[in-house]
Amino acid sequence: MIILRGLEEVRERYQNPVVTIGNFDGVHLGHQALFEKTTERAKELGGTSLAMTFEPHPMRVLRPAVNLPLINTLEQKTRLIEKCGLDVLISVRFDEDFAALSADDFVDKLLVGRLGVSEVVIGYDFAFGKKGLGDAELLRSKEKQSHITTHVVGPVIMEGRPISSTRVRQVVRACDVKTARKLLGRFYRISGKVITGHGRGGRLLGFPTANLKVRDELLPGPGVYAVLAQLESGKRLVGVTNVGKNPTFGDSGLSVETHILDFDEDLYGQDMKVDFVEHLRPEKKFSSAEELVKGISADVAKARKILANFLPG
Ligand SMILES: Cc1cc2nc3c(=O)[nH]c(=O)nc-3n(C[C@H](O)[C@H](O)[C@H](O)COP(=O)(O)O)c2cc1C
Ligand SMILES: Nc1ncnc2c1ncn2[C@@H]1O[C@H](COP(=O)(O)OP(=O)(O)O)[C@@H](O)[C@H]1O
Repeated sequence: MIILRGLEEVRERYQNPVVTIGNFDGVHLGHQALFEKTTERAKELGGTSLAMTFEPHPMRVLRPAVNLPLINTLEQKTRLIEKCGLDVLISVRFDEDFAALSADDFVDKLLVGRLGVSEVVIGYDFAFGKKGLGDAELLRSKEKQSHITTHVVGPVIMEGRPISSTRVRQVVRACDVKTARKLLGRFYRISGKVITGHGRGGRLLGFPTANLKVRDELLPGPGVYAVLAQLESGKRLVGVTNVGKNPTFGDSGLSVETHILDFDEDLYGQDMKVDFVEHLRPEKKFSSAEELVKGISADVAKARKILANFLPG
């Protein structure tokens, strides 16, 4: 996949471009349906499939106070879109100037003028252009003049309701990683470098935990989870992850820490990926370290059963 950071990097005229436009945070099954339609149409036209997304997320620019936690970093989103088979990804820099572009200009100057788009694929509720006034109806009304055929996809329904990034955020925050998996078509994943924690896990408790460096990404709600961990080497292992503030030791900052089952290696500095399989229980303030050890032992036993099907080998 060719990755272009900004419209300035578009230097060639693509063959019959079929473009899908969206924020695509999460690359959930609804987004995947758009990518499928886009690659399918590009194939039929012998053209190029393009995804156009915005960076930073428009909500971060237009409503910074909301401080929307994102499901994916641009890096993760890029890799996920690549897996969907797109030829080109353009991440358009979203700033006040871009936000001021009218919906008509978005079509005339950008889609027609800059990209020479043949067909466009958008989600049923997608809005673009100044104040979000551009939509499927506007694209259709301009078809004769723009010579762009419009395809509207979705909604993709899961358990009676449309799949959306907002719904993914809600279920992840509510610890419901099982539903998140259904909406995403894959496990909910957090990745980051392994950093040092408080030095209690191995020495005091007998359960060393690899603590992940996290930034402002969306984290599953506080609690204990059965997980699959993937190391830098690509090796996959089963584990238990605690997302929380370790109240047993007097609340510290929020941490995401994983004890890997049947494993004893130094992981500091490695990039680790954690896939959330199932929520086991809320985080609690135990009366002593011994009680916490009993709690963690029970978590490990439960996780072992749940993850038996995923054990390598
Ligand atoms: C499976 C698992 C469950 C945990 N559950 C709790 C809990 O309910 N309450 C709590 O205070 N800490 C819990 N912890 C976190 C421990 O307090 C933490 O691992 C320990 O303080 C070590 O922290 P460190 O890695 O920063 O040294 C849990 C850890 C794991 C691995
Ligand atoms: N089974 C395991 N699961 C997770 N980390 C392990 C395991 N075995 C060894 N380690 C190593 O031990 C470190 C965690 O030890 P711990 O005593 O919890 O200290 P810290 O407070 O620095 O996290 C991990 O970062 C990793 O390098």
